[in-house]
Amino acid sequence: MNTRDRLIVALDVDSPEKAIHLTKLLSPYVGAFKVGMELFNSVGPEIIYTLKKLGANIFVDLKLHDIPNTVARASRVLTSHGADILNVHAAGGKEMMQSAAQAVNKEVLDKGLTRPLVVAVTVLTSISARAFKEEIGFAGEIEDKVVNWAKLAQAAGLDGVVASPQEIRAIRQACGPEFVIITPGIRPSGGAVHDQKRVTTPGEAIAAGATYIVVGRPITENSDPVQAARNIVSEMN
Ligand SMILES: O=C(O)c1cc(=O)[nH]c(=O)n1[C@@H]1O[C@H](COP(=O)(O)O)[C@@H](O)[C@H]1O
Repeated sequence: MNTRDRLIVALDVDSPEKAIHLTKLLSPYVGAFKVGMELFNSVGPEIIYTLKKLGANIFVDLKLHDIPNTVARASRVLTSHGADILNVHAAGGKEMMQSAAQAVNKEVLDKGLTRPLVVAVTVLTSISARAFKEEIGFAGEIEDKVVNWAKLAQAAGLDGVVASPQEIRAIRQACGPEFVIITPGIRPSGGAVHDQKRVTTPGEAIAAGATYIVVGRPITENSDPVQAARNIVSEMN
């Protein structure tokens, strides 16, 4: 895979115009675009069709987390809309993840679609070690929880996980070279961290074994998004 194909830009904007503008501008320099809660809920599923018509690969990031039947049905719908990647929460459990994977596989077979990657969100990159223990009340270390959830996702038939760059090495070791690791919480050297807590630079994430990195504000809020994206790709090398 080319280095630039490993860069996914988070389109955290509220209108089709802004999303289309960024997609046209950045398509030559990045591998895919992420449609998350803000854009999806502002525009609706048609934004997936609009951006795919521009030739973009789309990660539909709705972080599904519900009972197995509900998540399976939603996963089927997102597959039919043409998602290239979709995600569910590992905290929903093995049966929920299995149901999602089976529903996606069935939809792909029934409609002759390209199979999306189905990945599990582990511990959000915005959660600090303190919040993990004291607020949410988990025992143990974040890394152990992430690795356990990654193994559970793999056993459930998922393609990979979304995890912070700080856990990539441990996941790679536990789940092998083919397992997809998508990594937000990426900040160029010296960049503002915002609400992210477990971060590294693009170069560190790739060196640790990330398959894809996800970058939003450092690109989309930059006065020159193209230059920001190109700088990140060169930091990935
Ligand atoms: O699933 C995700 O994409 C995700 C998981 C996670 O743990 N942390 C995380 O930041 N994300 C998403 O990745 C993007 C990061 O955006 P920036 O912090 O602006 O680079 C946002 O769209 C988040 O919704």
